Amino acid sequence: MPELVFFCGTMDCGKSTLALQIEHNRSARGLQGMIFSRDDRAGHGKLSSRLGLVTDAVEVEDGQDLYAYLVDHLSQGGRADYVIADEAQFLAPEQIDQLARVVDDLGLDVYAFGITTDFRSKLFPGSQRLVELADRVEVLQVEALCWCGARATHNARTIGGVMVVEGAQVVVGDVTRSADEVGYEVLCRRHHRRRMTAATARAAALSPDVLPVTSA
Ligand SMILES: Nc1ncnc2c1ncn2[C@@H]1O[C@H](COP(=O)(O)OP(=O)(O)O)[C@@H](O)[C@H]1O
Ligand SMILES: Cc1cn([C@H]2C[C@H](O)[C@@H](COP(=O)(O)O)O2)c(=O)[nH]c1=O
Repeated sequence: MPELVFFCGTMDCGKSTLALQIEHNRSARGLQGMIFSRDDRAGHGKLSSRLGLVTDAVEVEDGQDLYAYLVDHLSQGGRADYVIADEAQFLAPEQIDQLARVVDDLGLDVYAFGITTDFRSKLFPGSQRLVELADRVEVLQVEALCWCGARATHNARTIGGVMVVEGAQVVVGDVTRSADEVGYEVLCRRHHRRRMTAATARAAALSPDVLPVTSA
């Protein structure tokens, strides 16, 4: 039975790498995928991983009907044996419904990849719809780690290393920190709640205001 599968996790946990591996293994067996992406850091019409691999993708636009796009493609003699949708958190809920229809009416497997929650730990609308509709939700097994060593479960947005909680839901960016730019950092829930990033934890540890704790 064809399936809609949602592979999810924090930023930087290997989702795009897995998407590229699924694509590679299927194309090595002569299958052809339809690859969708939206707002990938590598640019328009790309699906890229931090491991350096990148492939071309169809850039999903606002209001685009993904089911109709596939029907057009197939009826014009194009081929699609399965579908990959990366950065699926950026898709509109209606586009997720269209992907579910691709599974049910066109009989194609659809593999969607994305982060579930934003920097305020709220569900992205596209991810919410995926959780509602997917046949399977798979949490990636390669765990990203918080600076404290615990499993990272949340995405923080930072400016100059300091966590911010105001701003637009969508701001394309990366986990590599640079001085004043908007960046991201993955944290465990405890440190996300306390808004404690690697930089602020380091600053607190060095602060003369923080008295060393002596054990009894
Ligand atoms: N230099 C490296 N050597 C080995 N693995 C790396 C390296 N750089 C990144 N990675 C792996 O790539 C993962 C990020 O992959 P990526 O597919 O870009 O993540 P996502 O799409 O989930 O944001 C990291 O969690 C890490 O496991
Ligand atoms: C938390 C959060 C993230 N984003 C953006 C930042 C990146 O461009 C992507 C996630 O990509 P990745 O391959 O999973 O690292 O999402 C955002 O726009 N808003 C947020 O709250």
